[in-house]
Order: sequence, then C-alpha cells, then structure tokens
Amino acid sequence: MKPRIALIAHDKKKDDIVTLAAEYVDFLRGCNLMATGTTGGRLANELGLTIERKHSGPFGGDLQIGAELVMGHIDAVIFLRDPMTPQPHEPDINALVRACDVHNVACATNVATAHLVLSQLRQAVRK
Ligand SMILES: O=C(CO)COP(=O)(O)O
Repeated sequence: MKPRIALIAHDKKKDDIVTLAAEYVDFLRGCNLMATGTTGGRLANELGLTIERKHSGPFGGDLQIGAELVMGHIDAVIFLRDPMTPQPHEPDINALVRACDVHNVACATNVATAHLVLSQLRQAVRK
C-alpha cells in the first residue's frame, strides 16, 4: 500500500520543505500526499507533486489534517514548525502534534527527523 504522508511547513520553513521533498521526489510521487494549503501549493508548483490540499494552516488546515489522522488516513506527518515565530493558530498546531502522539503516528518536526522518517519509509516500500 502507498504510504500516506502529510506535509506541512510554516512560512520560514517552506524553502526547507521544498528542498527536502525534492530529495525524495521519486519516492513521494508514489505516495498519497496531503498538505496544508500554501505548503501544498509550493510543492505542487515547484516539484510537480500531486497533493490533496487542505485549507491553509491558520484557516484550519492543521485541524483538517488532524481529523484525517484521527480517522486512520495518515501514516506519517512531516511538520516543519518555526520555533522562533509565534503563530496565531498555535492551538491548532498543538492539536495536530498531540493527535500524532495519541494515535502513535510518526511526526517529524525538523529536517533531521524528517530525513529519518522519509528514508525509512522509502526503504520499507522498496522491500
Ligand atoms: O500554518 C501552517 C501550519 O501550522 C501551514 O499552513 P500553510 O501551508 O497554508 O502555510
């Protein structure tokens, strides 16, 4: 079965998520991808990935992805948060990360962990 991966990045981390996704683009093309609105737009436009785009994060996109996760529709979350900038929708961000912990879904919140998660998933698909 195709891995189902959610991709999210705060504004100052969007270049990082595009760079990260570019490194795994062949693998990601074979996944079912979901993203918050602006992140998904960049990944689609710049890498040609097919992604189900939810609302932008501050408008409920994190919550929409959280709801999908709670329903068992997501295998891993790559969520490059910006720890240096306050976000207006901090409760939504915390809700999504908490839902990952409640449901034991892998959640990478920085690039180093994202590499570990993506390379492991890619390896599992190759087997
Ligand atoms: O704010 C976000 C996550 O909390 C990301 O939303 P966008 O991808 O729409 O910028």
